[in-house]
Amino acid sequence: MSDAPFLFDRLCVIGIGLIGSSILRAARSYGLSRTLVAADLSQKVIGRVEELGIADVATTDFGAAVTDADCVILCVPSGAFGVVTEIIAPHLKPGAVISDSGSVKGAVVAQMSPFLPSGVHFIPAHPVAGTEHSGPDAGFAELFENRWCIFTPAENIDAEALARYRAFWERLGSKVERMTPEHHDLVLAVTSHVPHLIAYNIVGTADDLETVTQSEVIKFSAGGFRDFTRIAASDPTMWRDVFLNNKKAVLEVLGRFSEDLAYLQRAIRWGEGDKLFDLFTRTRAVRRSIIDQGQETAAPDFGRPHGKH
Ligand SMILES: NC(=O)C1=CN([C@@H]2O[C@H](COP(=O)(O)OP(=O)(O)OC[C@H]3O[C@@H](n4cnc5c(N)ncnc54)[C@H](O)[C@@H]3O)[C@@H](O)[C@H]2O)C=CC1
Ligand SMILES: O=C(O)C(=O)Cc1ccc(O)cc1
Repeated sequence: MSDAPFLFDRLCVIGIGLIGSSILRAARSYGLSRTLVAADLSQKVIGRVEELGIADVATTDFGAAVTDADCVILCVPSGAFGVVTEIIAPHLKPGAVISDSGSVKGAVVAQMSPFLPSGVHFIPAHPVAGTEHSGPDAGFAELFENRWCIFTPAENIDAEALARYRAFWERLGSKVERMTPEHHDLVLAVTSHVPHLIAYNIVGTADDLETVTQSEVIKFSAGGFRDFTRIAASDPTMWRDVFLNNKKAVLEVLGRFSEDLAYLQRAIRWGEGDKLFDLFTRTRAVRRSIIDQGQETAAPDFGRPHGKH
């Protein structure tokens, strides 16, 4: 535990799955708050939180949970932020920081903003860190170490509240970057959302192929396909909500993806090996530059013309 003072005397996390339970574990390990409050819709989850001992208070009563909290972080599926915010809004402490962990920003900001009282500081955030596992047992304190956390607050956000919340994420081990919700949603559509859709699709296609039996899919699932099955094992509720709530950017990226796939399809059909070779050479360089930067994700340059084919 660190000797630094508490950043938020009372921290409340709502939705105690992979992300919520990791925040609680890290806040306790690094001594970021005096009192940790956990709230969830599910009594079963709250029972498990009590068994794990990762919060000082665990409850299904959201109003009581946020009362007197200096910081409230919602970690629920992307479709549930509006309903939760509507319930907690009358109980929020003036001056509190309110945030979220949603993988989508534009739609989550739109769901929450109408309910939030003017006296709180709303700092939407997305920790770009996770796994294919979910639930309170899946979390761990080190999840956010050396990962990005993207903040998307309004331009007129209170500077002191922003600095304090940035310090909170930095003490969790993250690097913080600020951008608009719209830019976040386009970047993440490319680097996370569409890749997950591709994984769900290829695993579904393999599962459907009548000439390949289930046992062969398992037996020969080496390398690339195995990596896809890990991603395609991610939580169905969470990912359904991501696609429904980042529709515009995902459809835009999918349009480009489909055109590029058709180009590769044509190159294979006509035996145009140079086209395949050129692309595979370029993508290998992308991987190398990610490794050279010591990162596992890289934001693409959207300002650059396509110029590939
Ligand atoms: N799983 C991942 O790798 C990452 C997830 N995120 C985002 O963080 C959020 C949480 O994701 P996970 O922790 O993975 O989910 P999870 O499925 O592990 O946990 C979600 C929790 O929210 C609770 N919940 C659902 N509806 C609720 C409601 N209306 N009110 C209160 N609690 C409710 C569930 O009972 C569950 O305990 C999502 O918005 C997700 O997009 C962000 C970064 C990474
Ligand atoms: O497990 C993986 O490969 C991930 O990509 C984790 C992840 C999932 C969702 C996010 O919003 C951020 C990170």
